[in-house]
Amino acid sequence: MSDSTPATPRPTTTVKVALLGAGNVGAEVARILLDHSTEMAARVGAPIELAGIAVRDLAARRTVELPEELFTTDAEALIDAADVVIELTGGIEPARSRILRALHAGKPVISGNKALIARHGRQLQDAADDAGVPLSYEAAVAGAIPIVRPMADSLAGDRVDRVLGIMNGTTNYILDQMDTTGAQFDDALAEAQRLGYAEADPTADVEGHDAAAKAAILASLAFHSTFTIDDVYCRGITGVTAEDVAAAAEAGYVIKLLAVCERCAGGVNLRVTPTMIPREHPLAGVHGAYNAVFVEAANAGSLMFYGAGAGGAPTASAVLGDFVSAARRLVLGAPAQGAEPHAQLPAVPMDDVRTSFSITLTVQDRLGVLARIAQVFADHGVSIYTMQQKDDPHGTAQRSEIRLVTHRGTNKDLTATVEALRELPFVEDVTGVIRVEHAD
Ligand SMILES: NC(=O)c1ccc[n+]([C@@H]2O[C@H](COP(=O)([O-])OP(=O)(O)OC[C@H]3O[C@@H](n4cnc5c(N)ncnc54)[C@H](O)[C@@H]3O)[C@@H](O)[C@H]2O)c1
Ligand SMILES: N[C@@H](CCO)C(=O)O
Ligand code: NA
Repeated sequence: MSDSTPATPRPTTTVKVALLGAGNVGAEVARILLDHSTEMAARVGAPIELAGIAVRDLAARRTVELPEELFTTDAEALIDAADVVIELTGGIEPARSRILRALHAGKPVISGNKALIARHGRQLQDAADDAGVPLSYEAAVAGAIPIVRPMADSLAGDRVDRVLGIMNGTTNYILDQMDTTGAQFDDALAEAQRLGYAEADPTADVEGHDAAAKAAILASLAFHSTFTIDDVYCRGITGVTAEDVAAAAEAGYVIKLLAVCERCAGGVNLRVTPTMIPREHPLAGVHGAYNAVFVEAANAGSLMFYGAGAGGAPTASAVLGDFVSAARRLVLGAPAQGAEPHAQLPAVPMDDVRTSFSITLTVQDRLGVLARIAQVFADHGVSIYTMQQKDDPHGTAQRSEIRLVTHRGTNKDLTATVEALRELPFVEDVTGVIRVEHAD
């Protein structure tokens, strides 16, 4: 951080900050607050003081060296002594109770806890509104990328129709390594953990729950409604094989864990699934642990937000942006009020939503096979978009591999088609059933 000499802060009382958590993100927040307190104070308009850091284990090894006297295990006492609370511990409890304690006492709260906001965001926002203080969570969605505030403020005068996002750094890192270096899943995951991208329990990353939480948070803001993680249809990447990645590459696609939130008949569908996207789509060029959010709005058109979606320092940047904004408001005595979720659109279940599938079949190569397969698709009202046939690379001359991409069909019809294909006597295997985003 570099600044010209800051103006003298206003002679206001010191803003005391309670930091909960000193892990990957919390430690970086503490470091920046301590190293750049003068610039921060100038931006806030008052002196600031890191009053303490609440942790679970005082003896735990830290990634950043921090003054020992700041550490405490008494989070509640620290909250009570502070003016602003930054929660970076994660999980539902005790994070929720502590945030409520701060809000009920009229203290602004900044949190990066997507798991909590995606489940109890409404309750916490109501508590913040009752107290007239901000609850800010830019870090909770796509790390450093400014997307929560742009969605809540900059796009508040537009109508958002669709949000497509690569919103989990760990899984994007894994899939990108599999795509570009042929890495194995486990090795790529271990590296993502070492780099501090993964959640404490990486199941949340690889099973898609982390991206689903972010989708629920963003969709609530985008569609002025209240969605929770339970409204998101969610499939992770543990079933994606090296063969799937290679087959997608051969067909001109890349597999991403894509979050899609889109208006459809009757409401909004929210889903997180491994998805094939054409190599030329802007989201296909999002590599490593980077995140990107592609927004389609009625008047703004297409917008893309890109940057570091995970990691200590990048996420700390988002936390501190929220902190400066909340602390400034506190110093100015300006009350805060979240926007009402006035539209309250319902979540549309996956069965009724129209998407496309890629399907790979290993079949016995005999007369009439293709006609029977095509009939199964027709029987279920699913139209075929592209089809490729080649000799089974691992098999004999009597076996073929058929790869099909469908036009859009309801999820109910697509899944029923796959089940019916599995039942055909000459179909030996059905693999690589992956959703596809393409323009049809
Ligand atoms: N790591 C990232 O890239 C990233 C990005 C965006 C958001 N987040 C979110 O930020 C939060 C923190 O993530 P992290 O990666 O720093 O986690 P972490 O596991 O590295 O650190 C968690 C910290 O919280 C403390 N803690 C946990 N439970 C506690 C309790 N009950 N009382 C007091 N302290 C407790 C731990 O001692 C540790 O210092 C999470 O909500 C996470 O989802 C992380
Ligand atoms: N575990 C998350 C951290 C950012 O939320 C990720 O991999 O994207
Ligand atoms: Na963000």
